[in-house]
Amino acid sequence: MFVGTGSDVGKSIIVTGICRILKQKGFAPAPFKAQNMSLNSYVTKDGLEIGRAQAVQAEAAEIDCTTDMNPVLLKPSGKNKSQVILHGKPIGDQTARSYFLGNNKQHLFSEVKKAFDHLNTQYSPVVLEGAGSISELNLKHRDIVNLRMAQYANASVYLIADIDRGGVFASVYGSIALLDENEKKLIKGIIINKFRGDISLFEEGKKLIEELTKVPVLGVIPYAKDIYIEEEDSLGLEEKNKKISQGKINIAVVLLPFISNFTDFNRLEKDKRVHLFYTRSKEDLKKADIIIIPGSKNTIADMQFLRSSALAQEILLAHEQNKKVVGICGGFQMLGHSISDPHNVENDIQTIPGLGIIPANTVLASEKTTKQCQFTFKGNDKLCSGYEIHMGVTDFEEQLPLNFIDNKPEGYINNNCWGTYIHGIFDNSTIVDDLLNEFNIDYPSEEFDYQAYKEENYNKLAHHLEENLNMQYIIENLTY
Ligand SMILES: NC(=O)CC[C@H](N)C(=O)O
Repeated sequence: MFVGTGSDVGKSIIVTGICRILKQKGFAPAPFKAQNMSLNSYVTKDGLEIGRAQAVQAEAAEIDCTTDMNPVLLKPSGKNKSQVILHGKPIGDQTARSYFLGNNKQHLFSEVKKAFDHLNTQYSPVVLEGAGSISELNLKHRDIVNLRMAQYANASVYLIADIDRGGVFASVYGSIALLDENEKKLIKGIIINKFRGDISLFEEGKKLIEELTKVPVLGVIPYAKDIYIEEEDSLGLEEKNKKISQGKINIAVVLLPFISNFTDFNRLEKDKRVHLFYTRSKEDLKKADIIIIPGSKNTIADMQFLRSSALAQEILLAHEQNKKVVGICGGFQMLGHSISDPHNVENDIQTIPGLGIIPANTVLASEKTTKQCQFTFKGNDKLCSGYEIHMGVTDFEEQLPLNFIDNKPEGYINNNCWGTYIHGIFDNSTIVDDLLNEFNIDYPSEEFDYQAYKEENYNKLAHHLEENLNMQYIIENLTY
């Protein structure tokens, strides 16, 4: 199990790389994180929802993802409130207080253990990931994702620290010192991550950590800016472009407070023709060539935000000027006439007008739609793929379909404005080329194969870790 001295120390990327290394060495690894908190989710082949990080790790392990890999997913949907997904299905909303302090953790832990046991019969080894810091003393006795899980799985535990943040000695030493004796025994190694500069300069630091903790340091991993692995959660958003640029096609993604599935735009962001940025600036929205309203975990609250920030006005103006305006999932719902939430699944507000660009009305239902799909786009024969995750059901006063899924119309298009429920739509070159083709930008003619690009980066990551980590030790300490 790979755990951290805190969040964002690089756990999920290291697990991704370890999955790829183990696969290359002939093992049959599978990732597992008991509980994830993220608004970037994915849908399994059997139509169930899990965190995207585990889907990415499964891809690195070259297997299909299943809900066993992430049995509990928390999706923040309001102030101190999350939708709780168990085994891929929502079981209701909970406040942070009742989730973390209530009594349901017992039940969730037994469900988590079931998922792990099932995964463990199919794959070997299961590579577990912890969450946040392992030393949250006030939450420890209700823990279902860190050392209690490691104890149950009898896992060898590796503690990851982020040296880029500073305080690495105190955080490693402190994290271990605060564990009880049984927990301490599980810690088999320390990994110092995100090192910038000459590693040999840290030789002494490494020895000091080993003396202090009596635990071996298995590697000091250099910061790798040139390896692309999808970000785990909205922390990743902080590192994204926020400003308009020149010389490329400027795509503005509206930075909604409850933005979900921003991974939808990773492929577009990598396109050499494009400068994609996340913004709340009216001026930059005005200058952008294309505006995208992304998915949202709380469509009504985010629609209110568009109005109060006057971004709604800017989007309407852009539309009147025939600029491309695209809505994905929650963003698609906002393009319509109205959004209603009669069962209060997301909000206390019953109904709110949308931007009114598309003649559609959305009602948030109590059943969630989660499915992978194959579709054709704008009458093009080529079969594309994506996935749907939404509570909303949208009815059209008159539908001008954008896509067809198994001969059924989906989404809406009218000239330069279109909307769809399909996430991952821009991972398909057909759609990207269509979006960009009217802009005059020089571009090398070879096609950008996103899948091949991701594969190349999993291998790069595996190589990078193998060069800097004592993998032999990790393999010798496998406990399955
Ligand atoms: N992923 C999304 O954008 C979901 C949109 C909206 N919150 C719904 O559930 O219908």
